[in-house]
Amino acid sequence: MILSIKNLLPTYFEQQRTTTSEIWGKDIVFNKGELVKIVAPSGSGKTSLMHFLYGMRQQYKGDVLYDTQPLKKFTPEDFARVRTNQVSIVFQDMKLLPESTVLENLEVKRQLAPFHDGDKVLEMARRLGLGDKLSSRGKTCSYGEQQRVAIIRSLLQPFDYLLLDEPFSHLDNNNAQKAMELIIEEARQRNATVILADLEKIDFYPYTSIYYL
Ligand SMILES: Nc1ncnc2c1ncn2[C@@H]1O[C@H](COP(=O)(O)OP(=O)(O)OP(=O)(O)O)[C@@H](O)[C@H]1O
Repeated sequence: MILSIKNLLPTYFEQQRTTTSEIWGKDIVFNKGELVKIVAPSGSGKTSLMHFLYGMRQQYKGDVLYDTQPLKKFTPEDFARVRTNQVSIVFQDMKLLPESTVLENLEVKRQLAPFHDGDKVLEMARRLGLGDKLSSRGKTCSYGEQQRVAIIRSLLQPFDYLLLDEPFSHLDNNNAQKAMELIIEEARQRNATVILADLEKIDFYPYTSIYYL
């Protein structure tokens, strides 16, 4: 699957934004295997963009296309299919199941479309320092722990595109770098494209293309 945008602009932004932005109002194809960096100052529409690309909101002019199909024509079943197999996301607000344990949060995702076996979940959790948190409830985890769980969860399914909305905002550099290494490894295994939007340029992201939102 190939993700592209055509003349995309939130309905709540002035047309004038298209003159300063490298994303809004432009036609862009995000090619297979690219590591895309989107530098997005607060208020530039980073979360809007990620929600549009994932098909969660459609308050925009122009189009988001998966292959040649505009998301505006997708049915709920189409979205369920692509989100299980083709597009994965780490939300800015993580969206863990608060009453479920860390392991349950991860297993629920993994079992929908197993890309890895259960042992890999444990290995990833240990690698990101969550080995002793597996039986803690989502709501009792710190924001940094929740963010690491959300990152691992996003890597347990097949995907062609991985959307990351400020994925390291609650992590120290050491944890962020470990998470980044895991993300890149998993993306390479799938020959997938990573689209990472953040407030600033992260030094340790080996991006292949960069856009200023
Ligand atoms: N549904 C909406 N209707 C009207 N305005 C909106 C809507 N959604 C977002 N906005 C506005 O658009 C702007 C961008 O919002 P968005 O959440 O995409 O920003 P962001 O770049 O992710 O910001 P931050 O980095 O601070 O989270 C904000 O000024 C916000 O108030």
